[in-house]
Amino acid sequence: MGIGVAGCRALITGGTGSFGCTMVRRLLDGDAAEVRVLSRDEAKQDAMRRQLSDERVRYHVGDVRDRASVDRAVRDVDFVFHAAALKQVPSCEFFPLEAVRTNVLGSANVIDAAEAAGVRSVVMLSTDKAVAPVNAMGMTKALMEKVAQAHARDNPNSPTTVSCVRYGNVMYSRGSVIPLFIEQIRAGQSPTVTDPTMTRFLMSLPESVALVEHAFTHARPGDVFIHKAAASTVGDLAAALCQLFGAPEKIEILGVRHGEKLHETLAGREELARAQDFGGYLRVPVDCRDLNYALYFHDGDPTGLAATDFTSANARRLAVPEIVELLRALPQVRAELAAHDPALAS
Ligand SMILES: O=c1ccn([C@@H]2O[C@H](COP(=O)(O)OP(=O)(O)O[C@H]3O[C@H](CO)[C@H](O)[C@H](O)[C@H]3O)[C@@H](O)[C@H]2O)c(=O)[nH]1
Repeated sequence: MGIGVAGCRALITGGTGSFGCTMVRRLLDGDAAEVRVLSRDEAKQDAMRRQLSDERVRYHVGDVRDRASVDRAVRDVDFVFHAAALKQVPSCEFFPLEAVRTNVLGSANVIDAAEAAGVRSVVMLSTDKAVAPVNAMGMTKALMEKVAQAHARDNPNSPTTVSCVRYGNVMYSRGSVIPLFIEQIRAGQSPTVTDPTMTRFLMSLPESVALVEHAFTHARPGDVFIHKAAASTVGDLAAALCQLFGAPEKIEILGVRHGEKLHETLAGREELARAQDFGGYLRVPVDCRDLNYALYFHDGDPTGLAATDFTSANARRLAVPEIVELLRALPQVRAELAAHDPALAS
């Protein structure tokens, strides 16, 4: 890592997930003294313990909903990466209160526990689905961002910097569409596409970790960092996977699922008007005005609005050959290709 984690203690909530595992490895490579994983599933922790076999990693069974378990895990920690969340769109639609408990109240627990323990920096993982949300997962992540921003506004002298990162779909993450399409193609079935014109921002797991590291290095309290990702249609994604696995380019149309948007938005126009451009990333600072709007009336708001939102419909569109190359670069896809047909993997 480009930042000083050597000798530090870090906590990763939801540390056994795709992001968590990658982040744990990065911290260990950066010579962190201790990396704590807080998660609910002891079986996943046990698998990770055996796989990593590194005594600097400490496993805490607990739940962000339970403040006491967060307090125990955060004691004497320097940095927190908050990845624990309910993030499946359809299941959050059916159990919205569960999403509130984990994504909103659990996140507030993480911030409060970090503040009480004197943690230096907390980076919270958000999603494009939090912008103008239409589903419970996105709504609760939007509220998580608001809780982080309120902490910054209400605690200007806090030693704890709380920031958020917002990104789109991480390719080949657990339970996502890419492993599903591969499983279908390898079984000789056609990929089940909801709507071939639907678009999603795509990024790799290392890119998501790089964004978190950027936030960790550059964050001011309440900042939201956004990855300026490229996007693809789901139809092109299915076509790229069919090409890669040498399968006929035939799809089955499912129709849109509960709570899905046709296109995602990574930054709204109001945010874009205030955002700072860091090349690959945008920083949206917190609006630090308080409720005394009359105080600001005479000065006016100099920023105005941007002309349009940054969406997966107007972002750079990946062409099928580019998607093929991005997929081929993923270690999990290469492993699937090798298992399917070694000739295709070379
Ligand atoms: O059988 C399927 C399943 C999905 N899709 C489409 O593929 C795209 C991606 O779907 P994912 O389920 O991979 O991801 P979502 O955009 O629904 O994203 C959410 O669900 C993911 C897991 O399903 C992750 O949790 C992710 O963080 C969360 O934002 C969507 O346009 C979806 O409509 C299909 O075409 N066919």
